[in-house]
Amino acid sequence: MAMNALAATSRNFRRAARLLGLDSKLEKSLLIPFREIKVECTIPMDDGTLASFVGFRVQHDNARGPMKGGIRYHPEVDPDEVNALAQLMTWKTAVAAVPYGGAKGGIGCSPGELSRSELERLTRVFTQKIHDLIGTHTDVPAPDMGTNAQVSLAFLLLLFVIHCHLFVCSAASFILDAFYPIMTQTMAWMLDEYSKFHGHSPAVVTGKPIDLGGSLGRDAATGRGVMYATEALLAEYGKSISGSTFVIQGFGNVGSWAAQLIHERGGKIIALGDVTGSIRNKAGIDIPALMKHRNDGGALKDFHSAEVMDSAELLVHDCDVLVPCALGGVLNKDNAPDVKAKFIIEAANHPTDPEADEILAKKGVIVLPDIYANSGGVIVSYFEWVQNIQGFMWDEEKVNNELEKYMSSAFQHIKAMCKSLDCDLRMGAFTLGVNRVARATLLRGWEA
Ligand SMILES: NC(=O)C1=CN([C@@H]2O[C@H](COP(=O)(O)OP(=O)(O)OC[C@H]3O[C@@H](n4cnc5c(N)ncnc54)[C@H](OP(=O)(O)O)[C@@H]3O)[C@@H](O)[C@H]2O)C=CC1
Ligand SMILES: O=C(O)CCC(=O)C(=O)O
Repeated sequence: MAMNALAATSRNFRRAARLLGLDSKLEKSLLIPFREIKVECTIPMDDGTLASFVGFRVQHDNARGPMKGGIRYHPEVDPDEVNALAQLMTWKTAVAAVPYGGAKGGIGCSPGELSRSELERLTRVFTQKIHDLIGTHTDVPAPDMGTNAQVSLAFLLLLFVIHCHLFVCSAASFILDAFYPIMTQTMAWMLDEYSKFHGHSPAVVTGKPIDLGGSLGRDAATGRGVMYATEALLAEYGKSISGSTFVIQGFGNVGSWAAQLIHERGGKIIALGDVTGSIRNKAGIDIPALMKHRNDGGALKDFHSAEVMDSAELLVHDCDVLVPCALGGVLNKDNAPDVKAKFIIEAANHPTDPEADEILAKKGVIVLPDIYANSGGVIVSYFEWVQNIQGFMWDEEKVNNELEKYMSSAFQHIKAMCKSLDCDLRMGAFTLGVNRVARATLLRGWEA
């Protein structure tokens, strides 16, 4: 069973604070969130009934800049989970050296069971309830689980039909380009609703469709960052992506981009799973073919050139590198003893409990922590925010090159912390992030 997310995150923070010798009053102050918002969102459903959902935004810390973090739509969203995720964002933005603090939001709902218009109403009501507490220079939301490319199967099929229809009419194909950004719709609705109160404000959310000021490369950024992080870690051990086997849990925004980029670099992805099921192929799954299958509306488990496997086996499947890209707490004291991977790249947020960490360390498994491994998303969100403020758009090559520089620099700084404090990569990353936030807090005049 997984530990409570907030207890797990706070335990890692406290260990880092002790390693740094942080003043105990500052330690306590850094742990307590700046502001916790809980709102009731009641919307009319398509069948005429009313439904109520609970929305959260936890603003954890703003010592280093505006608070930053995604909005999650998932049935398991609860206050402790959002609190933990907000705290992780504070350390993550500091590790990445982007000038932000940390926040996270979420609504307890099942986005796959809501229609497009119900999702729109929910997003707009949530934005109405929090609009005066977010802003370009205070708190900048972004996508997370359930708020990226969440479109219904019917909508995907509609896009496919339009695609086939427009294919014969090339003059109209630009209309299709205008349709695809609908897949980053949640942030577009948030931007539109916020702008009704405050005027057009593109930098109030990131992860937007390109037509509304989104950045080229943001959609792939978290997965691309995962790939850069994996390359950097494997190189430390004289290995490379091309000679390694991978297992990936989650095939949404992060998992599918990580899979495509790892596959492009010659990595062999031998098993993959999402909420509907898991598949494996010893010879390596053909990721471009799987992407086509999925984009045509196919479920993972129906992919023709792989065999279906038990999802409970996915995380303990034999491989070189395990990449969890879905929920938190999936690696815990129950399954950690059976993990066979040599490396774990935490593309998801807090996939590994501290109890599992201890077990994995004893087994010699190297864990690359979330606050570094998945920071590519917030790094490119920062680039998007900068472009919006400058009113100037970067090309994709510049975005990707800058992302690689930020990821590489953060890795070097984490390694330096590990060396000077004689600690593992998680504590290297935590001490780096916590120290930067503590320094900023003290410089601003914090007194006990
Ligand atoms: N999006 C971003 O930029 C960032 C995301 N992250 C983190 O990465 C993780 C994934 O986020 P993201 O890709 O954006 O989310 P998405 O909603 O795009 O995808 C989530 C994926 O996880 C799968 N999933 C959900 N529950 C389970 C389960 N119980 N077992 C197996 N698979 C499951 C989903 O399956 P299905 O599609 O079938 O529902 C889907 O494939 C989260 O932890 C998030 O916080 C971190 C940094 C940035
Ligand atoms: O892009 C962002 O601002 C935040 C992404 C996020 O929520 C995360 O890194 O967990």
